[in-house]
Amino acid sequence: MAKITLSKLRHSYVPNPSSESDYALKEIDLDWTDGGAYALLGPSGCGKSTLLNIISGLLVPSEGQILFDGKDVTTLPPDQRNIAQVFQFPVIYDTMTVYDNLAFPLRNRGRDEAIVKERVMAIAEMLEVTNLLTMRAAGLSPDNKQKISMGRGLVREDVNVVMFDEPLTVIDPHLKWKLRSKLKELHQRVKATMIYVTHDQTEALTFADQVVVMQDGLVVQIGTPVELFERPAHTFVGHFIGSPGMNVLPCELRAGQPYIGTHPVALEGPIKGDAIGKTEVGIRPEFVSLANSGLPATVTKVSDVGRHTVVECEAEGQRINAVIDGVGPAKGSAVHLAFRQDQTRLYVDGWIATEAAQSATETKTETEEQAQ
Ligand SMILES: Nc1ncnc2c1ncn2[C@@H]1O[C@H](COP(=O)(O)OP(=O)(O)OP(=O)(O)O)[C@@H](O)[C@H]1O
Repeated sequence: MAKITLSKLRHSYVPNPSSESDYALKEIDLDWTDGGAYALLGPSGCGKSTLLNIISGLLVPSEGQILFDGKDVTTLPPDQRNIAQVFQFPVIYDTMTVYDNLAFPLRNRGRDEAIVKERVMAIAEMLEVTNLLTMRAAGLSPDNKQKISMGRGLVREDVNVVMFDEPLTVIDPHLKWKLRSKLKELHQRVKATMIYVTHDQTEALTFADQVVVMQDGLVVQIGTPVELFERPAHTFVGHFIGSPGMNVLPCELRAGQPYIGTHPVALEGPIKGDAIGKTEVGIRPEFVSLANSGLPATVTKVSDVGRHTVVECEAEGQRINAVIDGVGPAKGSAVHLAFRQDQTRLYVDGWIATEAAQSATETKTETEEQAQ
């Protein structure tokens, strides 16, 4: 397995790119640690396949380098990169047995039959398909076919990286969660560097330790699922992750204080920089509550979503969601909305522009230091 480095990577499908918009991949710099579980998450057209093809060697980037364990592989063809790929649709040989399908990548590289058997049995056991080993692949259900396809990707021990490209697309919704958790478990057991490409936030957040969120050819944030939820670096991440997504509320800055209409909003911390541009307050619905005082609002919709209730409100001409426990107020009710201050952030031109709230311990330590 390998550490993967993408250095100043850019790609344009246009022969002589002259502006930012000519690039399908704007500049990307990142390090993927050996043995990590990563997801590339973003909507259709954001550049995921372009990046995947650059990593696998199907595409040579217009600019920048790709390194495996520090070795430049930017122009190496796919067969010299030692990569395993699992695609949207199962890639298996229907006429072969499940055993022979799993054995194929190893036999293809001339591995000893004893080693082939050992690896195939281990992978089959992990995937819970040992009872299918003698069956012809043609007779398998779609989810079992995809499991075998995954097994073929995982069976070799010598690959630099295993890449999954929307692998659950053809799987029935009720079986998806099973395969999702199986993949996570497989990563923990196999400990290979894995990259999972998807536009589905649940798949990305379940699988990956680190998620790379892309929009319009740009990496907008790299973080753990918790970091992406708690502190979106960009309003796009706030929208894209979470259900419902983060409230993004246009605001006006007056003497450094944001106002939603006539209502002042308290932020998590000081504003960074000069805050010139489009200013918005970002707060997740989970941190908006119904209170005795706060932003006056009218309830426009109440949805019971199982464990919680989503209360949709209108205030100062804007739609604001609150997620609350228990039964919500009736539609049309007049309420007040309170924003949890340490979760209320300012965004300028989409990017976060407030410093994080200091945790209680940090504040205490500083106070103690000052006292000494
Ligand atoms: N071969 C190509 N020639 C020209 N433009 C391309 C080519 N492949 C992709 N693009 C463009 O590059 C951008 C990124 O596309 P890409 O397929 O990498 O995105 P994606 O996130 O993988 O989307 P999807 O999930 O729909 O595959 C898009 O604007 C797309 O139209």
